[in-house]
Parts: sequence; C-alpha cells; structure tokens
Amino acid sequence: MDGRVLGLSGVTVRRGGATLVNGVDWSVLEGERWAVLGPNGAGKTTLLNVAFSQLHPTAGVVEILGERLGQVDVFELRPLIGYAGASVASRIEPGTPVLDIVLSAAYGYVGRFREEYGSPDYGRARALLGHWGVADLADRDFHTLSEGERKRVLIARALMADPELLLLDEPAAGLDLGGREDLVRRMSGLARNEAAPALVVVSHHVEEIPAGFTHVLLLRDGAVVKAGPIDEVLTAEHLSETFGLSLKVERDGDRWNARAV
Ligand SMILES: Nc1ncnc2c1ncn2[C@@H]1O[C@H](COP(=O)(O)OP(=O)(O)OP(=O)(O)O)[C@@H](O)[C@H]1O
Repeated sequence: MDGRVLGLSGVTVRRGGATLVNGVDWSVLEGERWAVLGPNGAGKTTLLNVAFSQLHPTAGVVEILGERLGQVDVFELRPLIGYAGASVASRIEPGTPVLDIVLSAAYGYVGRFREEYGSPDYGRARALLGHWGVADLADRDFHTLSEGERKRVLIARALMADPELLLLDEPAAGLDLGGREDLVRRMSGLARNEAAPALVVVSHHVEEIPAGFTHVLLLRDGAVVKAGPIDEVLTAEHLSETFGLSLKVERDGDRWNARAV
C-alpha cells in the first residue's frame, strides 16, 4: 500500500448531464489529517462518497487502502473505512437505540442486526460513546437526539470497526458555538493521536479545522483549486479563489479564521 490510504487519479463524476467532480488527483497518506473545504455544491460530499467506495466515478482511477475500485468487493472494503455523514443518519430506522447503531458498524449495517455481539463489542461501543461525550445516550432512540448528539454518535460509530481511513462529512454543521468547540477539541485529540486512522473532514468553514490537521484540499465547481500542506494551501489568495470572494485569512495558534474584506 506504500503508506497511501487513498489515491485518486483523474477522477470525474458526471450525473444527469452535470459534472459533479472534475479531474481530481488526490493522495492521502497514513497519518495525514485532511480538511476538504469549498462552497455549497462544490462536490465535497460527492468526493467523500467516492472515497467511501459508495460511488463509482465516471472516469479516473480510485485506490482505497491499496485496492482499486471496480476490482474489489466493496462490501469487504467498507468496514475498513469509517464514514459519518447525513447519508448514514437518513438510513437509521425510527426507534433504533444508539448503542445498536454503534455496534452494527463493523458489519456494514445501520442499526438493526442479525449478528450476536460479544462483550468486547459492547465494551468498545460504550467506550467510544464515552470518549465522544455521549455515554449516557446509549439506550436512547437515535431520532430523539439533538443534532450535536447525533454527530457524536455517528463519529463513535465510524470508529467502531477500528478503520484505517476515517471520513467525516460536515461533523460540525448545525452545532452551536459550544458544541462546535467541544467537537473540534475532541477531533483535535484524534488528529494528534498517532494510532488514529488517516482523517478526512469535509467542512465549509476554516474555523472548524481542528488543531493538528496537516493538509487541506480546496474544491470549487468539482475541481481542485489547491491541495497540500495546510500552511501552503490555506492562504487568502487560495481561499478567495475557492469561495469566489475576497477573504482575509488568519492563523491563531493552531486554529484558523477567515472573513470577507
Ligand atoms: N445525482 C445527481 N444528479 C445531478 N446533480 C447532482 C446529483 N447529486 C448531486 N448533484 C449536484 O452536484 C453538486 C455537488 O454536490 P455535493 O453534494 O457533492 O456538493 P457539496 O460540496 O457537498 O455541497 P454542500 O456544501 O452544499 O453540501 C451540487 O450542485 C448538486 O446539486
């Protein structure tokens, strides 16, 4: 695998006459922590769905954990990839307890399951819920949780199978300021943990990039504006081009902020 967990080469996704992702080249190596930023409709979720082997590109080559998409059984590949996003939440049946959602992750189901889980599985699921600050919600119906609580449960679920690649789609969207800062701090802990998988986090805001993140990919109209080490990529020039307005970008310690000028 050469230390490369994700490799995209000339990846294009077309649907219904529209080009959602356009000629993307991108590599993610073990230990890297990537933020993918871009405006609404830039193609971020589409790109993440390709990385999760959920979506096959119209053109180009995708390698995930050393396996080439199109030549691998995606049902064997997916449990090695942790994914948290709105598409997971929307597949959860009403009445499903939080603990079941986390437990079932290793088997590619969402919630209801046929497997008999062992006590190590229960221990790990509860420990992960605790780590993300939602241990007391284990028996609650997922659909009764607040947005912030749901996000944490889905991240715990994504980590359950001890993945080699973790993909989080807008984990801080819809959270209040306290919730966002708490989540960003926990993600920072993950970013700085050498044993943690390679991370890719999709966001609209540079303020949501956790400390410890190493790389940024900027996307606009399905194409990469710039991708690489965070200090080289997160400049006013590149961010202004990405969002189509004149922006000032500041670094404050390990965090970033941007505003229009
Ligand atoms: N099946 C489809 N057919 C046609 N267009 C689609 C389809 N799916 C998505 N799109 C369009 O592709 C573009 C990219 O969508 P995508 O969800 O990947 O963007 P995004 O960067 O994640 O956006 P957001 O930040 O708003 O979540 C959007 O304009 C969307 O309307």
